[in-house]
Amino acid sequence: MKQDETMKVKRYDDTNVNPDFVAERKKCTFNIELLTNIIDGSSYLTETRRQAQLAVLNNESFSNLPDRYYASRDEAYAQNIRKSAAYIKLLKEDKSISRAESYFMQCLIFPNEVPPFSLHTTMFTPTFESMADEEQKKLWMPRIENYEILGTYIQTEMGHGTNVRGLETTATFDPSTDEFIIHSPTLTSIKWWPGGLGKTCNCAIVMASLITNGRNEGIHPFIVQLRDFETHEPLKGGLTIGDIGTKLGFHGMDNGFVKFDQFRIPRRNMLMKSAKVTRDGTYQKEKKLEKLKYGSMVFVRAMLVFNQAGQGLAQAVTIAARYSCVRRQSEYAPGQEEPHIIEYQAQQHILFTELAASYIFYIAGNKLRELYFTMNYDIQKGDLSDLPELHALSAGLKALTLDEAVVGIERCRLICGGHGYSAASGIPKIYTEVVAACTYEGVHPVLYLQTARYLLKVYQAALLSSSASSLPDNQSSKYIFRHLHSERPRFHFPLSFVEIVEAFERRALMCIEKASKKLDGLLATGRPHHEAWNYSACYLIRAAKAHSHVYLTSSVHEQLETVRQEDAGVYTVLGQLFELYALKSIVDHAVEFIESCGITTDQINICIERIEALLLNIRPNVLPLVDAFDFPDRLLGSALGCYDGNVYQRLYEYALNSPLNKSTVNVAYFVYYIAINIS
Ligand SMILES: CCCCCCCCCCCCCC(=O)SCCNC(=O)CCNC(=O)[C@H](O)C(C)(C)COP(=O)(O)OP(=O)(O)OC[C@H]1O[C@@H](n2cnc3c(N)ncnc32)[C@H](O)[C@@H]1OP(=O)(O)O
Ligand SMILES: Cc1cc2nc3c(=O)[nH]c(=O)nc-3n(C[C@H](O)[C@H](O)[C@H](O)COP(=O)(O)OP(=O)(O)OC[C@H]3O[C@@H](n4cnc5c(N)ncnc54)[C@H](O)[C@@H]3O)c2cc1C
Repeated sequence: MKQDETMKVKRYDDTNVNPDFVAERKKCTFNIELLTNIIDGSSYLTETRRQAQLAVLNNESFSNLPDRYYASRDEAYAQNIRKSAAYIKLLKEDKSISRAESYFMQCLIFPNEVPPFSLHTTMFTPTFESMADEEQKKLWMPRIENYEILGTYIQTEMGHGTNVRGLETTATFDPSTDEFIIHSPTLTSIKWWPGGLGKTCNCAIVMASLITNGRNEGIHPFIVQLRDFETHEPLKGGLTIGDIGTKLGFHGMDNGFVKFDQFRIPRRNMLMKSAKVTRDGTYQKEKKLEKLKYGSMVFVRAMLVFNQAGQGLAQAVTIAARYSCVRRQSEYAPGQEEPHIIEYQAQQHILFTELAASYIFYIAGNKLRELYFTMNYDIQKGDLSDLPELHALSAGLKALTLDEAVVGIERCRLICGGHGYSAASGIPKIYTEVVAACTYEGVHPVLYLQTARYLLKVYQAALLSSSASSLPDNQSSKYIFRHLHSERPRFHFPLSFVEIVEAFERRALMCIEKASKKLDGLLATGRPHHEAWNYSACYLIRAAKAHSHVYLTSSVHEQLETVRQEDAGVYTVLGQLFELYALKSIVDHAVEFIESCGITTDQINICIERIEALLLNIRPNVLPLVDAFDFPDRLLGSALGCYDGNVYQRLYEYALNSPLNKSTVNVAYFVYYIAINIS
C-alpha cells in the first residue's frame, strides 16, 4: 500500500483539546508510543495500522452515512454493502495491500461491525483451503480470491448448533447422475444463522451428513452455489433462502436461513482432502486428518481473544476513562469544586481493573494468535499432534476472555451514568457486537467442557509419567507435570510476578485434580460415563477456567520479561496492570487460592490492600494508558470517548441530529392527538 509520510509524525489532532485532558496527559510517566508498539506487536505493525487507517479516513466511500446509531436495519445493511463493494474494489485494484493492512482497514471501515462478507474471509476461505484437495483448490481458489465467489459458512440449523453430529441436513450420493442431493428433511434442519447468507453471499460451505451406498458417514463439508453469479437470484432447483430477522445487534449483517429441497450439486463439490466419495459411491477417508474439519472454528476462536475480547473491552475502557476525566459530579469536600468522577475510588476500582483486563486480553490474545499460526503450519502439513492443545487453549480462552469482557464492557457503561445508556456513548454498540461472540463459534459451557476433557487426559498422562520428556512438548503438560511432581512452594506477600504465575498454576492443578476425583467418584458408584461427566460439569468448568487463567498470566508475564530489557517506564505501568488483574482474580477466587497455595485469609487481605495501592499508582497514567490503544475516534464512535474530550458539545450535536428532531411537531402526534381533538 502506498505510504503517507506525513502520518509518521502525527498521531492525533491536538488542536481544540479539552484543557482537563491536556493537564491529564502531562502526568504521563512512560513512553506511550512504545506501549502502542507492544499492543500492535511491533513498531512496524503500528505504522502499518496507522497507514491503513489513514487510507480509510481519506476515502469518502467509507464514510458512515447515514449515522450508524440512527440508521434503520435496511439502511445499516445497505451502508455495509456500499462500503463492502468499495473495499473489495480497492483490494482487487491494489494488489500491494497486505493481509495485515486489509485487516486494519476492515476494522475501521466497519467500526464494531461484522460486515456481511466477513464469513468469506474468516470461515469460508480457510475451511475451503484446509479441506479441499489440490485439484479443487486449482479450480475454485482463483474465483474465491477474486471475490467473484463470495462465500459463507453454513453449519448451524434451527434445531442444532452445539451438537454438530446431530445436524439433520443430508447430502446423499446419487451414482446415477454423479451428484449429491442436499436436503433439509425437517423444519428443525433448516440452516439458520450463517452470516451473509440472507442476502449477500453467492456460495457457501455447507456441513451435512454424507450418505452413500445407504450408509451415513457423518458430517462433511460441501461447497454449494446458492445464487446466480449474474443476477444474484437464488438458484432454482430446491432452495428457499432469506434473512432471519432483527437480532440484539448485528443490524448491518444479514444472518440467514436456507431450506434445501433435494438440491443437487456435483459429486466433486464435496471437499475431498481428508475424505472422498469415488465415482461408484465408495467412501474413503484418511482417519488421521478427520479433525481438520474443525480447523476454521479453532482459527476464529483463537482470533476472537484479541479481536473481540481484547479490542472490545479496550474500546469500552477508553470511552469510560476519557469520560471519567471530563465528567464532574458531587461535592467531594464542602465548598470545593466538584471533582472529576475519576477521583472516586469506587470509579477507579471498576475502571482500572477493566483497563488491566483489556491489556491482559490484548497481549495474551496476540500471543495466542502467534501460537495458532505456528502450530497451524504443521497441522496443515498433516501433523495434527498440536491440535488438541490448540483446541483446548482456543476454546477455553475464547470462553473466559469473552465472559470477562462482556461483563467488563457493561461495567464501563454503568460507570458512565445516564450518558452511558445513550447510543452516542458508543458502548451499547460495542456490547451487542462482543456479546454475540459469546454465542457464535460455540457457547461457553460447551467450550469449557472441551478444554476440561483435554486437561483430564493431560493430567492422567502426567500422573503416569516419571519424566516430563515423555509427555507432549506443550505448556499444559509442562506445568501440570512440574507441579504434580514437586512440593508446593512457599508464597511471600506481596507476591512477586513469578509467584503470581506459580499460584495460578497451583490453583489450576488443584481444580483439575478435583474434577478428576469428582468424575472418578461418580464412575465408582456405577454411573455411566456420560452421566458422571454431566454431574461433574461444575468442577470441570472450574478447571478449564483456572487453566485459561494460567495461559493469560504466564503469557503476559513472558511479555513483561521482554519489556523489562527494553524500557523501565513501560515495564512499570504494564507490571502494575498485570499485578492488578492477577490480584483481583486471586481475590475473586480466594477460596481456590487459599486451598491450593496454602495461603491465609490475612494474605488475601494483603492482596486487597495492594489492589488499593495499585489504583493510586495507575491513576496518573490513566489517559495515556488508553491513548496507547491508539483507537481513532471514528472507530470508537463515541461522544463520551473522543480524544479531544469535548463531550458535551458532541452529545448536543448528536441529539440535534436525531431524526425525531427533523420536524417540530411529529406526524404521529399530529395524526393521533391533534387531528382527532380538532375533529
Ligand atoms: C481475524 C479476526 C476475525 C474475528 C471476527 C470473526 C467474525 C466471525 C463472524 C461470526 C462467525 C460465526 C460462525 C459460527 O458460529 S459457525 C458454527 C460454530 N459452531 C460451533 O462452534 C458448535 C460448537 N460445537 C463444537 O465445537 C463441537 O461439535 C463439539 C465440541 C461440541 C462436539 O462434541 P463431540 O464430543 O460430539 O465431538 P466429536 O465427537 O465430534 O469430536 C470429539 C473429538 O474431537 C475433538 N474436537 C472437538 N472440537 C474440536 C475442534 N474445534 N478442534 C479440534 N478438535 C476438536 C474433541 O476434543 C474430541 O477429541 P478426542 O478427545 O476424542 O481426542
Ligand atoms: C450473531 C451470530 C452469528 C452466527 N453466525 C453463524 C454462522 O455464520 N454460521 C453458522 O453455522 N452458525 C452461526 N451462528 C450459530 C452459532 O454458532 C450457534 O448459535 C452456537 O453454536 C450455539 O448453538 P445453538 O444456538 O444451537 O445453542 P444450543 O446448542 O441449543 O445451546 C443452548 C444452550 O444449551 C446449553 N447446552 C447445549 N449443549 C450443551 C452441552 N453439551 N453441555 C452443556 N450445556 C449445553 C448451553 O447453555 C447453551 O448456551 C451464529 C450465531 C450468532 C448468535
